[in-house]
Amino acid sequence: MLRISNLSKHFGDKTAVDSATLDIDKPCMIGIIGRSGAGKSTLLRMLNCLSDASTGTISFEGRDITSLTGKAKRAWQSECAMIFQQFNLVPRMDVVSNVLHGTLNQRSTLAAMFNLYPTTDIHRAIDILDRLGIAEHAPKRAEALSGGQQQRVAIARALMQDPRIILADEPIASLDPMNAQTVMEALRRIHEEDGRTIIANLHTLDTARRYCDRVVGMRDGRIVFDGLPEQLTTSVAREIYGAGADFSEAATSTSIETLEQGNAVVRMTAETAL
Ligand SMILES: Nc1ncnc2c1ncn2[C@@H]1O[C@H](COP(=O)(O)OP(=O)(O)OP(=O)(O)O)[C@@H](O)[C@H]1O
Repeated sequence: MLRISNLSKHFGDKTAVDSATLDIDKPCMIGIIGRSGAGKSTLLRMLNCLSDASTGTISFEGRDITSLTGKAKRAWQSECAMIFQQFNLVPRMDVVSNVLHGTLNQRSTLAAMFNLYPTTDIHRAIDILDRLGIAEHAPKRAEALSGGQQQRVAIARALMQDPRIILADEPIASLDPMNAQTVMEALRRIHEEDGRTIIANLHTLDTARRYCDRVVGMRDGRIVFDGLPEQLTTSVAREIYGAGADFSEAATSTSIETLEQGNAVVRMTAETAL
């Protein structure tokens, strides 16, 4: 299905991604983990053609993605939607219009300029918001919603593109534990119910273990682990993170239970979110 072969990205002397090779042969949910600067975002950006590869190839169902330009590149970016840590919504625009922005690639410039949307698209946007449990917020400005709700709006916008793949770059890094859980559950459900592939950069091991079918570990631009969540032992994690004997999983955790064991202050934050 999706094949990444010897993919590298150089920024001057810096190698951000170093000969990455990854085969995805069926729809699945993949978590990419690794310390800051390991190359996770750069890899996702190349998959979405937001950034050109220096060397190597990406192919999807036999189609070469790395060489796409113009209309074909935009079509691929629709098939392979991306969501970001900071949601990237238009804050002062209402929720449903933000979701409808997901169809921009498919509309004429004139229709886009005057915000003209077919009724069927408006109904579909509301249905998607309803599926994500936030339809009642459709008329509100995006900025009036909580972080978790805004990320679900961003997921709804991605779903408007009817993508085969959703790339999520640190989707829960700005969220408190309760909202993080809601967003990860939404992504998991989208994978299971729709058969879409989800590839998510995650900064916490427990999230990768809990929600993903497969975990990829990156270190210094290289893929150093590719396996099942249960194979992600503490010693493997230590290798990926390049951490010493003092490596603590709790320090990379967003799980409410783990945080409750070790950190009363974070428990208070979770309760406030409730
Ligand atoms: N546009 C750029 N110009 C120069 N260097 C860059 C650029 N983008 C990324 N890098 C470098 O490439 C390396 C990988 O960055 P990347 O953002 O992909 O890592 P990451 O694993 O996603 O980290 P984080 O979790 O902090 O986002 C880093 O050393 C970064 O400084």
